[in-house]
This record gives sequence, structure tokens and C-alpha cells, in this order.
Amino acid sequence: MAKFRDIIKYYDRYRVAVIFSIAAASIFEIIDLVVPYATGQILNVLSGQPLDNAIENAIAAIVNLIKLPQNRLSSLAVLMTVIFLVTVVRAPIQVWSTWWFHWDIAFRARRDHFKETIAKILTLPLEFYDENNPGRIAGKIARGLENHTFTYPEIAGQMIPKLFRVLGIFVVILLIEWRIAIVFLISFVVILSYTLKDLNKLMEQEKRLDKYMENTQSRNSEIITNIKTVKAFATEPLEFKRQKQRLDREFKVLDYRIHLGYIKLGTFRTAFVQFCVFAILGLTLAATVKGQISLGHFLTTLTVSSMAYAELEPISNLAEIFTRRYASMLGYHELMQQPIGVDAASLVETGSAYSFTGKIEFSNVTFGYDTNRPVLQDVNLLIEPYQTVALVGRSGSGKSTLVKLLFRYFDPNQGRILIDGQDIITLDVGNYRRRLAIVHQEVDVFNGTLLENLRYGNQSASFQQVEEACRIAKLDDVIRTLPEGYYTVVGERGVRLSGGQRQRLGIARALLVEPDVLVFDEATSSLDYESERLIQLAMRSIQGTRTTIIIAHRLSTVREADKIVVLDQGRIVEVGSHDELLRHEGIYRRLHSLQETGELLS
Ligand SMILES: Nc1ncnc2c1ncn2[C@@H]1O[C@H](COP(=O)(O)OP(=O)(O)OP(=O)(O)O)[C@@H](O)[C@H]1O
Repeated sequence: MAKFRDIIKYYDRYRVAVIFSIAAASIFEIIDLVVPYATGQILNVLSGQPLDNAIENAIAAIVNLIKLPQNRLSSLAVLMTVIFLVTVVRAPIQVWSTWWFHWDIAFRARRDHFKETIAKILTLPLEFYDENNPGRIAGKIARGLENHTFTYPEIAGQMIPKLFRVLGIFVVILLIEWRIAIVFLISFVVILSYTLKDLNKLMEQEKRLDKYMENTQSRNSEIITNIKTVKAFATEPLEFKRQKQRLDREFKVLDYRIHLGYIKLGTFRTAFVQFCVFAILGLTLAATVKGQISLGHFLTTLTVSSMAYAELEPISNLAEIFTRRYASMLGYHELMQQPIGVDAASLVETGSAYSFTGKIEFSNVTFGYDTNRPVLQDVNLLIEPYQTVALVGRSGSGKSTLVKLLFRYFDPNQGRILIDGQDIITLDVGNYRRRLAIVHQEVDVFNGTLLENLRYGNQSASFQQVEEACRIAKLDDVIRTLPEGYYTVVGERGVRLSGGQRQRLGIARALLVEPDVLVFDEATSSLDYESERLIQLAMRSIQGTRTTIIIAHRLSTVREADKIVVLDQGRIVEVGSHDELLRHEGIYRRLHSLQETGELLS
């Protein structure tokens, strides 16, 4: 669970600049109080009333030092010089020692934490992405980082210095008339404690709102991703209705609870502040009439206390803004606290690359996503170098899971997976994976040119290598028909490739990595006959050049494999060549008969 402390720690690495800039901003806020004080003293000079002793002595010393005559004019000159120094001279110094740092820290923190967030995204386990949709994750990151960026200058640059200013004001009033200072202090304690108590309650509502908003955004992102299904099932009214209900639910919390809460708080605060200002006016006036304080002190007290009460409004507003953003900032930290996966690869390329013959051994492998429900049980399988092995079996029998374990997306609960005799757990995961390649059923296409997509796994592949890979993958004919050949933009903002074309792109991309082990995960399942044939031809020309694992539902794709492995309920139940398995009265024969004749053998 993320805590308030995590929000503070976000700025920890800029500690020196943080302390310096907050201290500078606070000092300037306090120095600002010299102006009403000096103005009060000027009023005393003008009205012939005595100056404060300390000021009188200080002026005398300065006047002596610069050899001026002791009179009203020289007193006024000294006081004006002080005002000039703390206003005109201060202004540019203040900008550079405060504003510059407040935003500079916020921007640096954004850049640094964004980098860490990207590292986190790249290292979170696959199951995290199974459980959280992209909209939810992206929204959490965007809101969290943005709110941190804008909150820092407000809190460090305004709220904290303003609190110091209020403290300074209290001291000034205390020096002038302690009774007024006590009234001032009590009023502040009442207002601030009431505000904090209310904000605490509102924070809970903000957290609730943040959850609701996250759900709405997450569904929005799902609608966008699955828009074809939405349209095909004509569920637009249903989706629209559900989202409207979610928005109404958000609105109720936002308007009737949160907004109303802030309005009630604001009502109390402004009314109470006005009452306090009036009370201070009355008390100061009474003290002046009784001759307890001078006319100058009357003016100073009134001015500084109005200044203090005027600060209450922005301080409370900033506290409110912080409260509104608090939940989303915590949400961001919760994401950042997610443990990285066992499958997390290093984010910097380490020099020493592996090279394997492609001998793979699954030795007594048992695995379950939930350890109590094994998906693979006691799997033993030996794949010799350059062999082509097909994994077949009913849906849910564990074929893809076996490949996920090979890629180290998960580790077995029991048993080991060896490559060239080495347990894959002992290898550097990034370097190990660089020796494998996979062609999924759905090939991801990145927005960019075809060439960039082909070189995705091997940026240094030469153009000839790319052409050769495309020839083997039977993609070269497609490229010739594209307007700009290899430089045609494909993906999000470019030419849309058909399913078969994407598959062939996936194969060429995988080949360019020159993998020791190549996996086809249902690469032909969703294709028409012609595309399937092309892919099968491509696969055939790859056979024997490296270890190849083919997961296929269509048995026509696996006929020529050296070894066909039949999985059933997480166990290997049959192993053999196509002909051998047909002779055996088992699952393979039944599946084959079903696909050939549509008849299910008993
Ligand atoms: N990320 C996951 N979390 C939990 N269970 C999962 C996950 N992925 C798969 N499973 C479960 O593991 C079992 C095996 O799934 P797997 O995808 O390996 O089967 P498969 O043989 O490849 O199926 P298909 O041919 O339909 O793709 C299934 O019961 C499935 O529900």
C-alpha cells in the first residue's frame, strides 16, 4: 500500500535544491512583512509619533555611519531604502532562487520518474498485463506523474512559504500587542484544524472517485480496443448505457459529496475569516484609542493581519487541490511498488551473447498459474538440435503454457528446462531470449516502416539479410505491391496488412534474429487456405535449419514434423511421427479423423 511518505520520497533525490528553494521562498515571504512594518514607521515619522526603539537606534547608527544630519528626512530616507531593498532589489533574486527551482525540480522529477516508470512497464510480469488493461495502466501513470508535476511547485513554492509567512505575521503582531496575537493564533488554529479534519474526510471520497474514474477509463479503452466486436454485436446502446451509468455514479460522488464538501468548508472558512478580520479591527482600534499602541502600529497590525487572513484562502485552496490529487498520486506509487516479474530482462544489453545448438529438455516440469491447479504435470520432453517438434492437443491442454515456460515468462513449480544442458533459470534472461524467436497467431505491428518492423529484433540486420528473410517468409511478393516497398509505413497510421501478410512479416522478423530455436504459436490458425499454404511453405524451408517448435490446431501444418507431441490435460500422452501416431488408436488419430472427415472417432 502506498502512503503519504511515498509522495514525499518522490522528491528525495533533489533534497538539497528542495530545502534551499523552500527556505528561500519562506524567507522572502517573511521579508515581505518588512514593508507594512516600515510603512507604519513612516506614518509615525510623518505624524510626529516616536519610532520603535530598535528602529530609532538602527536609523541613528546608519545616519551616523554615512554622516547625514539626524532629522525626519534622513529617517524617511533610511526607511525608504529598506523598502526599496526588500521590494525592487529582492524581486529578481526571488525569481531565480525560488520559481526556477520549484519548476526545475518538478520537471526533473517527472523525467526521472517517467524513466523509472518505463523501466517498470518493461519489467512487470506478464500476468500483470493479463489482469490490468492498457487504459487502466496508462491512465494511472499519466494522472500520477502529471499530478506530481503540478503539485510540487504549489506545495513547495506557495503553501509551505505561506505557512511561514503566517508564522512571521504572528510574531510581528506578538511584538506589537500580545492580546491581539492570541486572538489571531486561536482563529488560525480553529480554521486550520477544521479544514484538515474536513479534508481528511474528503480524501476518502477522492479515493473512491479515483477508483470510479479508473473503471470508466478502463472500459473506454476496452471499447476502443474491441470496437469491432462492439459493432458486430451491435452492443453500442449497452456500452453507452453502462458508461453513462458509470459517469452518473462519478458525478454523484464528485458533485454531491466532494464538491459540496468543499463548498461547505469554504462557507465556514470565509465567514469565519471575515469575522476574525472584523474582530481584529475592533481590538486594534480599541487599543489605539486607549493609547496602548501608536498610529503606526495600528496600521501595521491591521495590514499584516489582513495579509495573514488573505493567505488563508490560497493555503486552503492548495490543500484542497492536494487532496483532489492525492488518490491518483498514491495510485501511481502503488503501480510502482508492484514487484517485477521473474521474467524481467535487463534493461541494458550485456555484451556476452549466447549461442546454442538448440537442444531443449523439459525435465519433470510441473506448473500451474495457480500453484494448486497444475496446468502442466510432470512433462518430460527432449528436443534434439534442428529437430522440428509439433505440439498438438485439445484447447486448454497446455501447449502455449509450455512455450511460455520455455521463454521464461514463468518458472516451473517443479522440474527444470534445459537448453544445451544448462538450466534456463541460470541464464541471463535477455541474452537467452535473444536466441529464441516466436511467431504468434496475432503478429504485433509497430507504427513505422515495414523495414523498421522487420528489423525489430535485430537492428543491425543488413538489407540483403532482410530481403533473404522476406524471400523465405514469402513476403517479398507482398512488398513488391506496396507503394514504397520496404519503406511503406505500416501499422497504426499506415497501410493495414492482412492477417496472412502480418504472419509472414512475423516469420521474416523472427528469421532475422537468426534464432537457435524458432516457435510458431498457432501461426496458421486464423488464415485462409492460400495464406496457410504460403506459411506452410515458409515453415518447410526453415525446417532443419534450426530447432523449431510448432503449436498447431490444424494437423496439416504438423504432418512433416520430426516429432509430434500430444498434450492432454497438461500431460504428454503421445509422442511420435505422423504415421506412427495414426497407427496408434489415440487422441491424435481422433483429432486427425475429425479434421479430415468431420467425424469424431469413439
Ligand atoms: N495467464 C493465465 N492465468 C491463468 N490461467 C491461464 C493463463 N493462461 C492460460 N491459463 C490456463 O491454462 C490452461 C492451459 O492454457 P494454454 O493456453 O496453455 O492451453 P493451449 O493448449 O495452448 O490452448 P489453446 O489451444 O486453446 O490455445 C487453460 O486451462 C487456461 O485456462
